[in-house]
Amino acid sequence: MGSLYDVTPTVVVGPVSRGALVGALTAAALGVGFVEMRKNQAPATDSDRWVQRTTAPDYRDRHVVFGFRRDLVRAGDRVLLVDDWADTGATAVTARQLVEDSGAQWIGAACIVDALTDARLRHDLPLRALLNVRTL
Ligand SMILES: O=P(O)(O)OC[C@H]1O[C@H](OP(=O)(O)OP(=O)(O)O)[C@H](O)[C@@H]1O
Repeated sequence: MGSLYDVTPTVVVGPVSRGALVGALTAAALGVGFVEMRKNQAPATDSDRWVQRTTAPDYRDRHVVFGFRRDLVRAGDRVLLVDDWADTGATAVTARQLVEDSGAQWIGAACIVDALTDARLRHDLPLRALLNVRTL
């Protein structure tokens, strides 16, 4: 997954839950940091230290609130999203917004399976994958 892009990340972000598993393994293989992008994080006393964004409708037509602690991704970081699957791309688009909110450099989204329903996102995100859903 880490070799899908020429740029080496300093941080891998993985959305819970399957993306966090694949992302943590990718970060370990690359020897870089890992940040879990949490879903519907309950309000907490330190909520001001979190960056959060709500997705457009995902493949289940849900609006999911994703976020991570603000200090885990910093200006100067190069961030790669790793996930198992992309469908609407809503999760990846939201990850990009969170990374840019943090002032870090977005590299792109690396997935095991590309099942994007909106082909433009493949270029715009950009998104690269090990497999395309049509080959499964
Ligand atoms: O492109 P999208 O429409 O945003 O969908 C892709 C996301 O959906 C799946 O996660 P899911 O929400 O099923 O969570 P899970 O890993 O906890 O099952 C998958 O792991 C991606 O994170």
